[in-house]
Amino acid sequence: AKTRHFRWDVGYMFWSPDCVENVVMAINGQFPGPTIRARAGDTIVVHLHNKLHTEGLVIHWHGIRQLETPWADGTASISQCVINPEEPFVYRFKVDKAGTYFYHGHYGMQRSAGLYGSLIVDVAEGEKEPFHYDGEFNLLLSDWWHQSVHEQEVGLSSNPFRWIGEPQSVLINGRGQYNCSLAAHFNNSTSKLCKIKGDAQCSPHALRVLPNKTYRLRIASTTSLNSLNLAIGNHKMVVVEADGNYVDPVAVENMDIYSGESYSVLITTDQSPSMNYWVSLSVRGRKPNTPPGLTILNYYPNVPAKLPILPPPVSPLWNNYTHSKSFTNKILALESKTPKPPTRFNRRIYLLNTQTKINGFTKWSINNISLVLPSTPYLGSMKHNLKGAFDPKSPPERFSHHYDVMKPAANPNSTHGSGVYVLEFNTTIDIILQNANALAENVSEIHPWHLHGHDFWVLGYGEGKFSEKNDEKKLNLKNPPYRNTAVIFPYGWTALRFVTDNPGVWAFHCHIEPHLHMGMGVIFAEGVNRVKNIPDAAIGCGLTAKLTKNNGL
Ligand SMILES: O=C1O[C@H]([C@@H](O)CO)C(O)=C1O
Repeated sequence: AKTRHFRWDVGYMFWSPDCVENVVMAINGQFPGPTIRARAGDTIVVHLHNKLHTEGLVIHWHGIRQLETPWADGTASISQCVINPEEPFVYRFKVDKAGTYFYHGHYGMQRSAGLYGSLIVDVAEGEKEPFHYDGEFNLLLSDWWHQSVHEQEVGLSSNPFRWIGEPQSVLINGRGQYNCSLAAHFNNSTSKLCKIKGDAQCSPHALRVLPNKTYRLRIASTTSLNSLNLAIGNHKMVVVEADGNYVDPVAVENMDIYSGESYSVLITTDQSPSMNYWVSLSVRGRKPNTPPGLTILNYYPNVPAKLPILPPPVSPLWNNYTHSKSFTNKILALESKTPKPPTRFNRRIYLLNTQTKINGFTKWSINNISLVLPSTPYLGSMKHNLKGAFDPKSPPERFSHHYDVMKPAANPNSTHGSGVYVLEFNTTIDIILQNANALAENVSEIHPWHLHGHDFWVLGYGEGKFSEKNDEKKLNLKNPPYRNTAVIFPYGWTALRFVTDNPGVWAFHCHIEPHLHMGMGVIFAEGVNRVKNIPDAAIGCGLTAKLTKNNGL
């Protein structure tokens, strides 16, 4: 195993992700940030330098469990103090498991500002993947707004509430086309055909392939808001990996991907090599106001600029949830390569997801509490038993049996909270995520929930309110997918199980950036007394500053 060092300067720069100039967060002048590539068992060391001048910074390594390094999880106010302007900080952690991951900002809405990149972990030297491929491509998916993230944040925390709306573009590897379409000649829309120079910042990167080969596409979604559907003209995709775990191979015409998820799919280039084909990315789950993102599957020896003669693949209707559920239910563990869930749980926590109001401000709440993060990060304050750093009261374990999840709340008012679910070390925890109606009638939205520090087994999805009597027996304990992100469908529930074997304080939250910003998350803590040697740089703020060698100075 190797130790791999990276030196990163993070700062703002002008960039045109979708052919319109904006300000983006860049790493070493790159957007998206540089791809980290390593082998399972390696240690990654990122020497970070904050050049934002007026803003703090942290980076979260999404999908990496941070075994024995909970302070390197990169969550502001949870695992560490924010890194101040001009301040250096070193992230050092092990990538223990092969898979497709990514990294992103986890302070305010910095992910939406473009602070993200890919993290690819190959199998350890001498080991083999349980499938074959001749080459691979990496597709990091995101959505993009022309309004600055600062304006978005102000709108979300204003009364009256100003919603961010749908994105202007979806991006593939940081590239999209706002004012034109690569496929304008196929639709009867008013968009004009793109005339983009090959070296333009918004020029799509074609996937250049040889005929009759198998390629692995590594696909990760770091969208702020949108659920996506990816399809490749004339080519089926065989899903083989989800969130860094192998899945039972399944062939699909198109695939859904929610924010926070990653997949690997295999494609075989067995179509006519005289043509190129579309790779098309469209919005699902919310009424789209964003044209599909496009790039080209470019068969050698055609030039990449040769546009496909067929129209882009038609994606399922945005609100065809039957299609979404059918895809999601097809993703099952590759049993020979996946740990089995314990057959019983020690504690089951029900989490009701509601859109709420606090003094007229619009929020999201879990069991009627909207998360606000404390100024002293939990990891340090819990490790050192400091009083007054956060709400000492444990948040509720369940919600009222009488709550009608099909209707807007009778009383939509909730409260702010910073309490922690303290989980006993080495026990099995079940989480029942319960969706409900939002503030407006007949609206219930998709929320992809992401857990830090763990993978969980997704035991099942269901409709309406979870019932112990009827739904318990339907849970899949045989081959549930092992993941770090799982969606709740409108008016439905999702059942998760995990084992508290990783000492630390871990966020569990909706991966939709504005929703987290509006309070849609909870905090879990386990075995914090076992955490050793938290670096001073991670606790040099708030109530823990005085515990550091130089008193936080
Ligand atoms: O949090 C949200 O707020 C809006 C809407 O509910 C109110 O404008 C929306 O679509 C969200 O996902």
